[in-house]
Amino acid sequence: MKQETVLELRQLTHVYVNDKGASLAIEHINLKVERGEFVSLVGPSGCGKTTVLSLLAGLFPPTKGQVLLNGDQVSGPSSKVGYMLQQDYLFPWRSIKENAAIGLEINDRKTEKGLQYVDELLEELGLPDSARKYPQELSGGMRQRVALARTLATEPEVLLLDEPFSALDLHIKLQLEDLVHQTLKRLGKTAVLVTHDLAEAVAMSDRVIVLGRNPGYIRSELAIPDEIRLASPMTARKLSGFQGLFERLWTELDRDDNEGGSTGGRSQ
Ligand SMILES: Nc1ncnc2c1ncn2[C@@H]1O[C@H](COP(=O)(O)OP(=O)(O)OP(=O)(O)O)[C@@H](O)[C@H]1O
Repeated sequence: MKQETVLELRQLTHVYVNDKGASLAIEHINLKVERGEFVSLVGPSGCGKTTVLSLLAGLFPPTKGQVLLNGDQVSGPSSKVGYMLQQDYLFPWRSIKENAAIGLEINDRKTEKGLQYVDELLEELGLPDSARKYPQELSGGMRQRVALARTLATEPEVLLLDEPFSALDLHIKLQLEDLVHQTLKRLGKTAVLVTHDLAEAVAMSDRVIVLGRNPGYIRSELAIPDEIRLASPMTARKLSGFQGLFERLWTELDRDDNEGGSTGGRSQ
């Protein structure tokens, strides 16, 4: 298949400045993400994962370097990029369908066709009977599915996923990983996931990027073999090569731990 770069980070460097002074968060990060690719960012706490994601989302400009989306410099938030977070941020006074359609409203695209797509997404994500319910009537896993429907409703090309499963019970988390993976692959979306969970990174990704810190940089990357990356996350976890990949990532991060940090938890 022909590769086509969707996202590109060029020499990305960011310095946070506040009343306590300036701190260099990330430095000289270069990365290309191809169309349809699922890439995870892992690394110890404070290595700059969220900073990279925020720059990809255009939430603020980098101090140096560039973020390119389809070759164009990102200069602010765009409807081509969707963001899904650990918290679902659903509005309690809006029905599930109204919550899922909020991005369409904001982008002035609340058309009949748009609302029909919301219905289709809710159906696909297993929520057809919840459209008229309110967020407080739903479980945490269901609420995250609504958040995914809301993110997908505006048809972004790229999804940025900032630990979207980390607040869920293990059982629900595994189910949701499968559902998100299957949905994004079917729609051909490009995704960048930030996670502390190395098993999740291996199970969901085509490629895992390992960041080091002080300041954040790309230390290494791990291409996930076809056998595992083409399987659903739940199946991937049961394949024989899975444990070896997990151990490789763990060893990489443990090296950093021994240099004085924390990976934020080994989970499998
Ligand atoms: N708004 C801010 N002002 C100043 N420094 C910040 C700010 N946000 C992040 N930092 C610093 O930038 C560095 C990278 O932070 P970032 O949150 O991107 O890391 P992370 O890898 O996402 O961490 P975690 O895994 O703990 O969520 C850290 O040293 C952090 O303290």
